[in-house]
Amino acid sequence: MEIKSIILRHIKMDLLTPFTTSVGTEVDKDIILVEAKSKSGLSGWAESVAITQPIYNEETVKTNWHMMSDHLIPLLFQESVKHPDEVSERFRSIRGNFNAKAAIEGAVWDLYAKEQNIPLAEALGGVKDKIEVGVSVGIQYSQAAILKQIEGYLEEGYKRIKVKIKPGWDVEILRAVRKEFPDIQLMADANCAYTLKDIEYLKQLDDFGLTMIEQPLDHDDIVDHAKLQAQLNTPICLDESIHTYEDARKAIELGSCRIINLKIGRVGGLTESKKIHNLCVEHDIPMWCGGMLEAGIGRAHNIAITTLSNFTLPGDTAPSSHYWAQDIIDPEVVMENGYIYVPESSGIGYEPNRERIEDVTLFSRVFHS
Ligand SMILES: O=C(O)CCC(=O)c1ccccc1C(=O)O
Ligand SMILES: [Mg+2]
Repeated sequence: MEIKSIILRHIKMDLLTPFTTSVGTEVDKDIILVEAKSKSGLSGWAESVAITQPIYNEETVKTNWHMMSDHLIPLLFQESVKHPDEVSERFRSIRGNFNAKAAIEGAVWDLYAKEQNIPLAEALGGVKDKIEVGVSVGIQYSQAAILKQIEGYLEEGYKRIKVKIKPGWDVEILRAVRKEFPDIQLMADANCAYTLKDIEYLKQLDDFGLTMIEQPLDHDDIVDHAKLQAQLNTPICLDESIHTYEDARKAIELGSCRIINLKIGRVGGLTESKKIHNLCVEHDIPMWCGGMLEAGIGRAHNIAITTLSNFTLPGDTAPSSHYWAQDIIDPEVVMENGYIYVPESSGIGYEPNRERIEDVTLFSRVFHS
């Protein structure tokens, strides 16, 4: 592959509805788009999932811009890349900063798939032609409001409902949701809101037939999660705690979780995602693809990785219209009867809409190799 230049664009888009978790509320999204241009005239695209505040992980949009500009892009340009698997290896000397690494690597993956003239899903070893869609429901102002919202989502066809919880918005809400919708695939995501002191309290969740509870304890913990899992019937799913293949291996070994939520950005890219996927296959750990309120380009990457065989649970990759008045890709991501059909054209399979991207760009910078 001959990468001629990289363009970074800082874009900003309003979410259709604010999204509240146990750590904060997002009303709009600042996103860094990465475009990798080849000498052959093709462009590979990716977006960083970092948000403006370091409340999900330690990265932010600004730290990502710095890491990409001052460290990752210069490393990428040091020598040519034959296969995108080499990129994460080249970035290994840089600690952490997985969102930033994943965005650069993702653009190289898309470019690679386009040069091969195959869909990104195929380049990754995907096997599905459609993926199952779930939806993540933020914290609401009332129980009546969340019940009404979930009813609407079920009518739209979503196959799984994830309820964001925090102390004070947990047991009673889940009890009400389960009572109203006895048969749905239901789960809860705590985004680290509890500690081991809450074990007895969290045991009440076993009454609600949840598919899993996601990340109940600290963002950097795998030891206490193992202690909690030993006392809960409900499977624990880890999100924030898993950054690498090694984290996943250790969590599985300790019994810290029975399910893994994979986010490409959280683990530093698609190559590491494939490794974690294959590890989970070996250990019979089901997976699903998490979301970070992505715009269309990040969403397209999520669709591609979800086509791998072990993504057996519905993910958080909802259609474009769930988040945006207008997305930045053509066509937008749509859902039919709870499925997204995987595009068959090369690369990410959706065309970035340059006019729309121009409209939402605050500033940009070009790097030449
Ligand atoms: O993209 C989506 O629809 C789900 C979003 C989501 O749940 C989320 C969004 C931002 C930060 C963390 C999380 C999470 O999965 O924990
Ligand atoms: Mg989560």
